[in-house]
Amino acid sequence: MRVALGSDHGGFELKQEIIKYLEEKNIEYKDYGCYSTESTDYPIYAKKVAHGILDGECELGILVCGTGIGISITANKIKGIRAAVCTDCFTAEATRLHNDANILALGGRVVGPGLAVKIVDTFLNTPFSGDERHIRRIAQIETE
Ligand SMILES: O=C[C@H](O)[C@H](O)[C@H](O)COP(=O)(O)O
Repeated sequence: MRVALGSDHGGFELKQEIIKYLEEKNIEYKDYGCYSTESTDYPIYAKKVAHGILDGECELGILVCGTGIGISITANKIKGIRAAVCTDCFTAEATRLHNDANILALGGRVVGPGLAVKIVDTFLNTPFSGDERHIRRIAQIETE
């Protein structure tokens, strides 16, 4: 599995912690930026990661901004992206099982690195349940 990573300045430091975790676990990743704590705009990285997934470069993505909200709102505007802001492991597990979320969004100013890494671990290691009712509901997301 290859994981797409993206953050703005508010998520940069937490993204570095996530990179450490991925390297320890030998999980392949591609970092779409940003590459410093210099102020930048989260939509840039949300779009890059979303297209990295839709183009098949990566299977799942992790986006980090200050709250996880702006970056997830942007990603969710792109058809085929299901980005979930999670602040706990229960929702990280549920959003993979039920929503087949393909992006985890985290707030670098919200969750500490210890919890964030556990959320990432849960998200990456939980498969979609494949249940008929969830497939039906996910299909409904894409229609107006
Ligand atoms: O939803 C938006 C994100 O949390 C941004 O990371 C945040 O708005 C950046 O704020 P600032 O430019 O004040 O560092």
